[in-house]
Amino acid sequence: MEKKMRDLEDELFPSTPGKVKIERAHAMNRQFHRCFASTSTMFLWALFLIALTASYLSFQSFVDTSSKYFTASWGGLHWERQVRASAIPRRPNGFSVLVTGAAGFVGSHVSIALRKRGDGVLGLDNFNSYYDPSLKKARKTLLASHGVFVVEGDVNDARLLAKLLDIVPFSHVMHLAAQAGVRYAIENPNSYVHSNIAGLVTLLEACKAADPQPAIVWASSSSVYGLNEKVPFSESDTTDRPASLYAATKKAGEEITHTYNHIYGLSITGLRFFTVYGPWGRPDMAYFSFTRNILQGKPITVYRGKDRVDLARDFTFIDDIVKGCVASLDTAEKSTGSGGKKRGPAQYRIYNLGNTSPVTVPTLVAILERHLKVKAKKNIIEMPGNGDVPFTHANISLARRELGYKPSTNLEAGLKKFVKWYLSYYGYGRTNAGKNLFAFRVAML
Ligand SMILES: O=C(O)[C@H]1O[C@H](OP(=O)(O)OP(=O)(O)OC[C@H]2O[C@@H](n3ccc(=O)[nH]c3=O)[C@H](O)[C@@H]2O)[C@H](O)[C@@H](O)[C@@H]1O
Repeated sequence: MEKKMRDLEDELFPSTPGKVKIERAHAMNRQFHRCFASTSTMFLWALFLIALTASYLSFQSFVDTSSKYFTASWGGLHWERQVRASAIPRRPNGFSVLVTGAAGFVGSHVSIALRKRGDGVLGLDNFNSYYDPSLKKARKTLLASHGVFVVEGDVNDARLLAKLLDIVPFSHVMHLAAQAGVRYAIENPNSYVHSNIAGLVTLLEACKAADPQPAIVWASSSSVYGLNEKVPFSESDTTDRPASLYAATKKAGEEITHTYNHIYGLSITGLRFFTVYGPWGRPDMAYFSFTRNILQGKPITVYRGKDRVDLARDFTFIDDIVKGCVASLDTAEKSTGSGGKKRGPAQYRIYNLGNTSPVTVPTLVAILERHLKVKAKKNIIEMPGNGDVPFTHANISLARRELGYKPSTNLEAGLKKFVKWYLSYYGYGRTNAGKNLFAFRVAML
């Protein structure tokens, strides 16, 4: 028995030092034996590594799950104090505004503008990784320096929303949290449904149940005009031909908000933004990614429409958009319901916020080249069928009449401000990057 065991052991661990038997002298046999030995050792090591990896992964998933369920990133007395302090207005009759998507591009600008004039502002943002979250964190730091606290949370979190609306009697909600970007909808369609539809409904449910009900101003999009060919685009035009899922979710948002206005008396203002750009902007947008690539000497892809027609956008500078947002809050009437019951008809509005002077994409590139003093390496290709529309052009008469909206920054001036911010934010001209840029400019001109 003992011998059998030893033989078995020899077979399983034949290459273990001191285990090779002298009596097995036959060369062929030894070779076969060695070969078998290394294979089975490798097999055992592989088994060991698989077991180790499996236990690491299950430990990780345990950590993830438990952190999701056991460590809420919000709550507690200190947190509630921060929420209240941030939301308190500092001017007579000032607003108390919940800004969703506050660490986003438009959200951070609007929050600071409101704060500067003495309104109370509380931010909410989920800091997702659609684009570099460190930019969102930097905006959060900027907001904190202005006294705006940003709660880390998702608009799909009904408990969090109920808690916030319970702690603070918000007069307004500026709803800017969304899954943005037209072409990304091809890659990740569900993120649009999650944020722009489910998240919107969760927010409206919380607002309808609140007492007082806040007035809501929210970001729709110029993309709802889709394949509309009548220019310029007016609010009364039909918007039933969206070209992307993104556009479809924004259009759905307009219908959904109408329902909540109709049933619960929520005051609603939808703003159709036209390709907003500027300092602290979104890295996924063309003007931003073009700037990055041009500075790094990488090529940019410029889409062109059918029959070699240039694409055009009604690019709108962030400061003009902020004025439109603030004017919308200022002119919003109160919601009429309370605690989920409508008490009378409530205001429902939709406005275009554009610049009303479309510029082609090649012109955008030429302006950037001038401001950066670097020539772009352009790949010009036909626009892929990925949700893009050939042009946008806003009719802004309604916003001008009812909000006093009057955009005052053209693309040339707006991009100059953007480039100045970009160079300073990314450290060009300060460090080695600046030297590289200088070398680049010399090389390219
Ligand atoms: O106005 C709007 O409603 C929308 O504006 C932008 O969407 P878009 O106008 O497509 O803005 P960009 O992604 O910056 O594209 C601007 C133009 O550059 C073109 N482009 C984009 C990317 C690229 O690599 N090359 C290129 O030529 C696009 O086709 C488009 O004509 C925003 O990304 C949307 O979130 C927003 O809702």
